[in-house]
Amino acid sequence: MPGSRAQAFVRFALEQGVLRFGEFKTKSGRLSPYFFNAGLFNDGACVGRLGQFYAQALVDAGLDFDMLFGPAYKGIPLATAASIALSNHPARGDLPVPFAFNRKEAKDHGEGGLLVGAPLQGRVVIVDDVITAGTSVRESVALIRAAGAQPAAVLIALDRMERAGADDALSAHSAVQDVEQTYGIPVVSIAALTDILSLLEDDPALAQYRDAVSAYRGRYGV
Ligand SMILES: O=P(O)(O)OC[C@H]1O[C@H](OP(=O)(O)OP(=O)(O)O)[C@H](O)[C@@H]1O
Ligand SMILES: O=C(O)c1cc(=O)[nH]c(=O)[nH]1
Repeated sequence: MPGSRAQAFVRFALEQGVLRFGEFKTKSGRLSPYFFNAGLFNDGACVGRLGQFYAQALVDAGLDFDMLFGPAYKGIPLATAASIALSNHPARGDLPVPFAFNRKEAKDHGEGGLLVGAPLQGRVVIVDDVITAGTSVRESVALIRAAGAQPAAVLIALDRMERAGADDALSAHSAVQDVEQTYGIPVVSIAALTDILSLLEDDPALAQYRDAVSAYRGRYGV
């Protein structure tokens, strides 16, 4: 993603209250001085704009794919927004952009099961908000493969650039690099932790958070 677009995205996330500074616990149990809560992209206009950022990042990456998959819960509206924006993107012509998502708990009535939306088939792009330790992506890859489809790429809003693993046994690489190596698929991100650090450098009102975010990167990041 070109630097200026990544910067515009980080600023957009800040304005929506999606990007926040303070103290937050991540899914992997770390105490993070910042958090990206994509659930606060919560009205039609900003979800529309978010979808355009995702679509442009995927188009710029020049990847071939057949459909999108959004992991529950927050990946569901993200994949939906990206699908709508890709359908309207001039570079995609009239190509359809089917999407699917999972339930966290299997439904045992009606249509039943874990998967909702288009049948998982062909080359599937996983659409999510962030990668921290990579757990959500690993679960999505397993679901896609179990359905007989192939994971083709991961598309995220923010690469937190963190290494997975226990504090005393951190991976040598970031979780994004581990995903790319393990599955042989690219991870495309709209922005990364380095773009947040640039924002903290550039905006005097945010300078107070710079040291904590830099220290967190020093401890867990690449
Ligand atoms: O790389 P990881 O360590 O897996 O962390 C990132 C994942 O954690 C969050 O999802 P979460 O499972 O908390 O659920 P939600 O989408 O229901 O909020 C986030 O939306 C990512 O999917
Ligand atoms: O690691 C996480 O759980 C996590 C980090 C983050 O910035 N945003 C989010 O939704 N989850």
